[in-house]
Amino acid sequence: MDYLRALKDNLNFNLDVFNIVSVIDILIVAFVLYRLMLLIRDTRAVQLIKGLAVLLVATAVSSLLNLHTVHWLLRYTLTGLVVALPIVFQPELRRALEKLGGGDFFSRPLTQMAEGDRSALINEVVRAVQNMSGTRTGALIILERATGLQELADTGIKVDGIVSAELLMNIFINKSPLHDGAAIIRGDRLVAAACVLPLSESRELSRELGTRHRAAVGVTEQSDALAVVVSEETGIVSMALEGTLYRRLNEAGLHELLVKFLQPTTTRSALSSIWQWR
Ligand SMILES: Nc1ncnc2c1ncn2[C@@H]1O[C@H](COP(=O)(O)OP(=O)(O)OP(=O)(O)O)[C@@H](O)[C@H]1O
Repeated sequence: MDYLRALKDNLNFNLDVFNIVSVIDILIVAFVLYRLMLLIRDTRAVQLIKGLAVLLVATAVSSLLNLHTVHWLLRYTLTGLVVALPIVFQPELRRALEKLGGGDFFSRPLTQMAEGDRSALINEVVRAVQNMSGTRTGALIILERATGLQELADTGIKVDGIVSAELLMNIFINKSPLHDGAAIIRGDRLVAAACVLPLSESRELSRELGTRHRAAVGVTEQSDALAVVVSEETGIVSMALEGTLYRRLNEAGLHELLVKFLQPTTTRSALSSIWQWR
């Protein structure tokens, strides 16, 4: 009974001090947690967090069941892991702090850009792709959505320029030192070029498709990004999304797909993008 009374007093106290500052406080924490989740999504930190969650649950269960030795072992394992974390994840932590300092932390993804800016960007991408298709210039352009692709951008050469059809064509032109690999677009900026992407191992992809197309599908299997490919061999334009390759797109088709999939994220899809960790 004493316990229940103490709990009730505590609740009353907490409700008394709940005011507009508490709401702001909670919103700030929610925003920071959301951005942190986006930062670590699709990085190896996700696996570790899942592992930690399992250990935490196991520790709580062992305590409830009075399994003293198991509980002792799990507690010390957790303590050891917490000490090891900053060492193992030193590169990720450094990158996260750099992002925070560089203002990238607050940058707007493509799907949240103003309608006019997004439409201008889509037009530039479509114009470049059409041109490269005509000249059979191989290209691989990745458009970042909610999933952060910084780890992939770090495999290439930093560009950080405003996207234009001319910039894209210049990058993929055959003799350019940046033409090999993928260009990554975040918001209205071309973040990096010559990036190395994970290759898809899907057996459903036609055998005639080589590594450029497999890389396009690969990145969309592991993130929510869009990948646009121009085949060097045939000039055929394709777009990959969620592991599916849409082939033989004409100008209108590509434009339509980009407009459709770069729509501002609804609350529901934004939420699912937080929780659908793969
Ligand atoms: N892992 C990767 N990440 C990014 N780009 C890659 C990757 N692997 C290959 N590429 C790009 O693909 C090019 C090779 O394309 P390849 O001919 O094997 O593919 P393809 O799908 O048949 O394309 P194409 O129809 O243009 O020939 C490389 O020169 C490089 O630019």
